[in-house]
Amino acid sequence: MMTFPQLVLASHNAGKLKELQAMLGDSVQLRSIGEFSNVEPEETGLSFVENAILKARNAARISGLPALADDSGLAVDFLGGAPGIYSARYADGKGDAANNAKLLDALKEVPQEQRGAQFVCVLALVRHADDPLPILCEGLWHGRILTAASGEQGFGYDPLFWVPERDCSSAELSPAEKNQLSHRARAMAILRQRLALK
Ligand SMILES: O=c1nc[nH]c2c1ncn2[C@H]1C[C@H](O)[C@@H](COP(=O)(O)OP(=O)(O)OP(=O)(O)O)O1
Ligand SMILES: [Mg+2]
Repeated sequence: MMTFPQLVLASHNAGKLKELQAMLGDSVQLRSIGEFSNVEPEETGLSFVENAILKARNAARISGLPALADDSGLAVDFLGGAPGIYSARYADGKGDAANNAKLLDALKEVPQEQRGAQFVCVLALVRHADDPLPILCEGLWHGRILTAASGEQGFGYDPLFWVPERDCSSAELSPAEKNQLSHRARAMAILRQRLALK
């Protein structure tokens, strides 16, 4: 069994830190990479996997700690899987509100049945910066893109993501509920098994 009393989370996204720490519980203390550096690495990969590994290695190098990275995004069927790995940069770095507005606009007049989408999450854990065998876990969450934002919880595209299991947006779920259903929760469930965390 592998134990990591401390892991650095290779993310500058406070929403991810909160969710991942809640899922991990007390057994692992997640420290934000923000404690060590404010410089965000350029996400030059062409896949969630490549970007997750790149972020994990960078954080391990900077912190000297084992590192966990989360690369995630929203793949919209009608847009051929866009914004995908470019989800955070969809509206050219103008932030969540601009990303959501751009997505609503791109799907204007698109009927319900063509508004399918998946949240994708890849978690990568490296024991050290040059780890030749990163642990990789992925999770998907299927839903639909709403025609207007709804809800205040969560972050990112949550107000636009309709959750079939609950018939509401993911921003209307309680944090505990989102953490049981989400793409991130599914990836984390696999990681916990791989680490033999109970
Ligand atoms: O549960 C989620 N609920 C709503 N939106 C979400 C979720 N999970 C990912 N997303 C969106 C946010 C961002 O637009 C992109 C992730 O981009 P991504 O590069 O992985 O993260 P980020 O730049 O926010 O932080 P960092 O790279 O420092 O981890 O997908
Ligand atoms: Mg990012």
